[in-house]
Amino acid sequence: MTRYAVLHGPRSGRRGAGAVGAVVVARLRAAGQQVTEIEAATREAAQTVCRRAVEEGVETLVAVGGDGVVQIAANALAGSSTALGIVPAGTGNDNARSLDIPLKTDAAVQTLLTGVRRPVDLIHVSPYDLHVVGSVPCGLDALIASRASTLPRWLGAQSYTVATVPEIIRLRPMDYRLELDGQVLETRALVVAVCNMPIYGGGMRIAPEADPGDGLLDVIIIEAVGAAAAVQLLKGVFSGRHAEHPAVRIERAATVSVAGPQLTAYGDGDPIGPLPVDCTVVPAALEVMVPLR
Ligand SMILES: Nc1ncnc2c1ncn2[C@@H]1O[C@H](COP(=O)(O)OP(=O)(O)OP(=O)(O)O)[C@@H](O)[C@H]1O
Repeated sequence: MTRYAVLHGPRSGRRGAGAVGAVVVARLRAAGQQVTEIEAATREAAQTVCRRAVEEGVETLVAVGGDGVVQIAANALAGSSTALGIVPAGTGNDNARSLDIPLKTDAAVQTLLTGVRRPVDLIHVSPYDLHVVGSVPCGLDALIASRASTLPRWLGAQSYTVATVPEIIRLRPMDYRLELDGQVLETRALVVAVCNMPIYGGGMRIAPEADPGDGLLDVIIIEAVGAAAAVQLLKGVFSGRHAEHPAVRIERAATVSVAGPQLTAYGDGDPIGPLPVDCTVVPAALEVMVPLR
């Protein structure tokens, strides 16, 4: 028997993840597991109840929701022996996609019961003292994440693609000063994304070669291009073929500083805070339950 704590996101997906959370709790109990349901009305309260569950020694903390709920759970258990379980019930669910965790509830619960623990890195973001699981968009992609959050929920994962269109029309390259393991890189770019996971934006394979367990961050830089090339890049980003375009540069580093534009960096689909940010990989910061392959 395994001890689980199950957290659901009250604002995840179209209707909140409460109903999916109840199914997860019922299935785990039916399988003979010991389950505590944890609930919270705010992000901060969710963080506190998750920390308490970890201190009390739950073996798996299950995040039922989208990438925001996954981030809350990951921050609470990083560095502990508690594993992270993910049952996707959000909009993008990009961390689950990146880790090959099934999007269907039954299969995701099965992964909790019969999967294996996979060591996964996190991105520590200063000065905000936050751990991000997936990626930190710092350019056009951050503007798209911001716009997507204002669109109707029924759009689901499509909201990121829909939000891209007006941002491509208003295309504004920005001047960046990056530092990759101390090496300065100055560039005029549309997109700067610091990635632990390959996928963001509701299924966009932005960093096709990113390995969440390699102890390094992939930095995707899309240099200034016109609207026609931007549309081509958008078409290729779902398969990862955009990476072959000459305007796309991919670097790898353990520490990445991003400065320049006056915009808010995002992380796991939520705003973090204004640039500049310092991103540092935390190797094998947690273990995630993934399907046995
Ligand atoms: N207990 C909670 N109380 C209040 N807000 C929460 C709580 N848990 C999560 N949130 C916030 O609710 C928002 C939506 O949650 P979440 O990110 O899980 O769903 P989503 O946005 O639909 O999915 P995705 O991030 O995968 O696109 C996020 O900003 C998240 O930080």
